[in-house]
Amino acid sequence: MSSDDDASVSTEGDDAVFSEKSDPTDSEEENSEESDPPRRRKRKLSSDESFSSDDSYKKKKKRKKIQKKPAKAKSSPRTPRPKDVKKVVYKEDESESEEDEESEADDADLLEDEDTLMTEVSTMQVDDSNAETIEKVLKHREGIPGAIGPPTTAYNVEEKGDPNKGVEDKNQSELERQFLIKWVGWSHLHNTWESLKSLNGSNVKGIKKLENYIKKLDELEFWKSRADKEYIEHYDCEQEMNDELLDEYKKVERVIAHQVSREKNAVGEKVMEYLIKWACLPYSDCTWEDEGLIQQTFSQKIDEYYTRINSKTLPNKINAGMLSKRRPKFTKLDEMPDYLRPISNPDMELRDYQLEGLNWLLHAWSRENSCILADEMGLGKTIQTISFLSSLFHLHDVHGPFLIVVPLSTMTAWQREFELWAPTLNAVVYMGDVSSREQIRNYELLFANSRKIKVNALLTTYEILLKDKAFLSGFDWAALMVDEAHRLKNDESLLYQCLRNFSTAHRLLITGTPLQNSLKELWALLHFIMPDKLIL
Ligand SMILES: Nc1ncnc2c1ncn2[C@@H]1O[C@H](COP(=O)(O)OP(=O)(O)OP(=O)(O)O)[C@@H](O)[C@H]1O
Repeated sequence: MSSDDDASVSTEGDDAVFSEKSDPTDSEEENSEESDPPRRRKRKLSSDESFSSDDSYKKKKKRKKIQKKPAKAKSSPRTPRPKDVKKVVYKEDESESEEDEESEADDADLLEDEDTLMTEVSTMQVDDSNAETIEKVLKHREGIPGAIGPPTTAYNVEEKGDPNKGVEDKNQSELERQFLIKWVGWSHLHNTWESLKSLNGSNVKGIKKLENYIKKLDELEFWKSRADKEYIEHYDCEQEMNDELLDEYKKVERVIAHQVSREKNAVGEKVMEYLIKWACLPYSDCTWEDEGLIQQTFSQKIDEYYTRINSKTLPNKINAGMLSKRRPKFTKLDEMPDYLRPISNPDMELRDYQLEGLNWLLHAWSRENSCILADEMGLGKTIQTISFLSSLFHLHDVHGPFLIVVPLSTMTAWQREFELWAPTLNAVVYMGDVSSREQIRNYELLFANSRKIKVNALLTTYEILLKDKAFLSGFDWAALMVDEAHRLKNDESLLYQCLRNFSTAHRLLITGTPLQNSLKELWALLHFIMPDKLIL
């Protein structure tokens, strides 16, 4: 075992608890999944009006008054909207300041650099009036006049049909230009198509964004009239990719909290609402959505959420190996165990050498030896590592918490392989800007009003690890995995210095190149996994 002696190990009860006292979330204990609404509430539908597909546009142009579930509509006061909504990008900003704030001036510069037609808004103030605000103009089309407003949200189109249906059969002269609008405080699910006339004639804020979009559109059309065909094709290709991404933004990745809605349904019953993490968007873009809306297409995600919160396989100290308990004897796996068989693709098998690798990892663990997995590139070190963690979970009741530190570039692959090979483990990716990480800590990582950890595996990057080392070093990790671990070859590096003091019961370094230049580098890796046995 390579647990460092000087690491702070909490001995409070048997549960895996967070023991760092300077945690920035210390003041956030009021956040509760079941009772306390979170501070950041994004757009929420009011239920004081219902949508009827045969209403005239004039009547229904106030999108906010459209009910997702018309049958359940009932009067209730409008939910207050956020004062300050920040748009962030799901990537790490190397130069992120502690507050991670960007000035509007910076955003304006960024806008100039945008080579797509999307108009980006990073920070915007929303006043208390009921006017909706344009956050972004996403794209445009030539549509059937009147095919705008609430009937054009994704869920209304799905439920009641597309008002723009049959547009292909119309002449150009019969059509009007329409713009797809992302509204401040509302998820992409509530995007609507709007026309210039409808927006200008209504009480909508942020019209300047539309003007900018139109200006850029004119420039684009001028450019297209002169550019080479291949450049135009390249541009169109990019637009297609943007469209695909927009579709992803409307997909639920995870439900992360629930609460009883302040609104009631048509028969006066209380209904639930869920906090949604949207696919390909950061946690800071999570929004509360009505149960009915999410049930429509993503009921499985709600089921998965309840399975997670009712899970009996949560990390605790006894089985995490933090207490001095002898590890079980190694028993060789002769074939791939069923718990590893991917449900979505049951024909997938661990390759022979991967099964051998898994046995080797389990053997080392049972002997309390941390180790280095040094297969060559592409041989499936990720899958072997995940199989190892899943085996600890299923065979030895070690439910984590496992900390997996990986390069940003491989994060998506790790996430994918976890879903495929270890779906029972609750694995959460801890990255993004300050606000996203705060959301993850509040909703995904820790139980409300407690310091107990509720994920089995936490994936993060080197950069985030360094930023949040005070927080992350406060846990007793059942195992620490470092991918591309040759980054630890220099024992004076920040990463090395940061991780060496983490409290871990087991360490696994993953690298295709454990020996790059000198033996000293290998020695540094060995010292990292066995600091007591191999002295630097
Ligand atoms: N048993 C398997 N069945 C199906 N696909 C596999 C299997 N093992 C590996 N792969 C695939 O092979 C590819 C490489 O695997 P992986 O990324 O785990 O390798 P690696 O050793 O971690 O690579 P690198 O050193 O580049 O990080 C991945 O796309 C993975 O899905």
